[in-house]
Amino acid sequence: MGAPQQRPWPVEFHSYRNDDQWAWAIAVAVAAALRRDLQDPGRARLLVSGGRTPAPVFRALAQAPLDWERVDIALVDERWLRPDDMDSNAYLVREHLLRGHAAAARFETLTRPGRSIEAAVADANLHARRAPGIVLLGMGEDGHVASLFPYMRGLDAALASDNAYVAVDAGGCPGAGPWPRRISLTPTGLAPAHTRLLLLRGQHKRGVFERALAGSDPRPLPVRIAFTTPGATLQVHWCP
Ligand SMILES: O=C(O)[C@H](O)[C@@H](O)[C@H](O)[C@H](O)COP(=O)(O)O
Repeated sequence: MGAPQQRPWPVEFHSYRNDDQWAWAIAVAVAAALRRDLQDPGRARLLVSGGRTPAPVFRALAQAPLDWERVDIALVDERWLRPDDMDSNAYLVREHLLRGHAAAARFETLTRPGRSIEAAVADANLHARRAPGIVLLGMGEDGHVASLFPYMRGLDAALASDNAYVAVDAGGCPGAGPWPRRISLTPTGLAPAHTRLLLLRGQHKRGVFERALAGSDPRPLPVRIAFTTPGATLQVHWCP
């Protein structure tokens, strides 16, 4: 692991030689944060991202012997798909995280068959009244974070929202792939977390993130909210 470097933003950058070290180091950091939260009575709350990147981290984290029965797992964002759709982030969490010890955790999906996107967002905002302790973020190759895409229609409103979650229409944003309708965490939803991690893999994403650090406008690179939103230091974990 490389030594964390100092940046003008509250960011710690950790780099690893390979994806195995990367996944285990992140899992150990998240498990330690959960263990600290579980020292208090009540429940711990963990928000996780989807996409392809976090799967190995989820598999490592699922092996941590914690009191998972007192852990709520919820999503940073979701594509407007049924939670059993193989392209949904809920499916990824079920397949890779809710295994082994972590199978005992309580999982809140953002979508449910038969519910409108407005009702789903209202529910998510209700759940979000319980602040997340730990948030695992990912970043797209285009610098999107959660489901906040560069120059997306409605991006300004999402960034300024007082709500933790909003419905988004990312139509026309190539990074959204075939799923333009989504539900996304906002800076308001991110702010209360005491532990904020960004999981990055590959040289391209490292370059995008370095560019992000050179400015503060979230419209071209929404990942900037990960370090400009007041609150916890952003811990970036990168491997090639
Ligand atoms: O639903 C989604 O698309 C994600 O939650 C998203 O925000 C993800 O974190 C990035 O797109 C990175 O995705 P990859 O890990 O697949 O590059």
